[in-house]
Amino acid sequence: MRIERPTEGSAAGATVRQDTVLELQDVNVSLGPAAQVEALRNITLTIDAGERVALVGPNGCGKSTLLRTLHGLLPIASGQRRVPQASRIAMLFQRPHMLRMSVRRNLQLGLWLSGVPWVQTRGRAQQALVRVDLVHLADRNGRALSGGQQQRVALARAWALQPDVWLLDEPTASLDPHAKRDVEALIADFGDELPATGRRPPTLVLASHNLGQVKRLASRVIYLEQGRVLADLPVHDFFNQDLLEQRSPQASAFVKGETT
Ligand SMILES: Nc1ncnc2c1ncn2[C@@H]1O[C@H](COP(=O)(O)OP(=O)(O)OP(=O)(O)O)[C@@H](O)[C@H]1O
Repeated sequence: MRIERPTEGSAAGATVRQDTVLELQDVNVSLGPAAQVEALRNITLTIDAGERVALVGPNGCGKSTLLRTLHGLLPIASGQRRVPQASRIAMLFQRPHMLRMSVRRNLQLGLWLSGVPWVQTRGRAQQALVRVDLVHLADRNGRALSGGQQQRVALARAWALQPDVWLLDEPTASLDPHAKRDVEALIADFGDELPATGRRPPTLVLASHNLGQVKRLASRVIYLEQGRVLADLPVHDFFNQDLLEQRSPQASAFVKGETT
């Protein structure tokens, strides 16, 4: 639910959303050694607690850059990024990074690096392994697991920190259909699960090339092209061809191209 309240001292009618978790205001990001690639152009968006936002668009449109910008990992050339409330943000990549050590140690180290005292890490790692059903692989080398298993470990590593915001960069793109289903089911579950420490439902922001997955996981779809947002719609509107055609012919052409 979106709660709006007047901003103190603001112009009449101006509002801030009480449950906003991430906000970009007119953000530009340039990449490359001489900052010659304008990867994001004039992006303004607000993401509220509990939203499930999919980022879609052709290769190179800026999905990964937008996720990394939302996380605060990239310098912003101009504009503003705001995280109005203290939020724990977790990010998952297409290919998870596993250290050459046991799965359990991978999880313990992730927790410790995030500030959890070492003595607590073993118990928390065990809980996370139970949650993703990987207890039987706890002592295996993380690098020796299949891609799907590694992604489940990466999900467990993030889940152990109970994030408020999940940023997911094509988390199933390199997986076989079976592993894809498992990982997608976990993401859906985590999206429904209230963090143990939190009062707000978790927020998902997912970059995906898989429109079926977008329909299954997202409540809102943002379409990007050449670093610009060309459509930002509730998922039902985005997949309504007539409406999308009116709102954004480019997004409509993209969806038609992907589904034919
Ligand atoms: N390190 C970099 N240096 C220079 N340009 C970059 C760098 N990383 C990305 N880019 C460029 O920035 C633009 C946006 O890239 P980005 O990876 O965000 O797109 P994407 O939508 O995630 O692509 P894909 O769907 O292929 O994963 C592209 O033109 C890309 O070539």
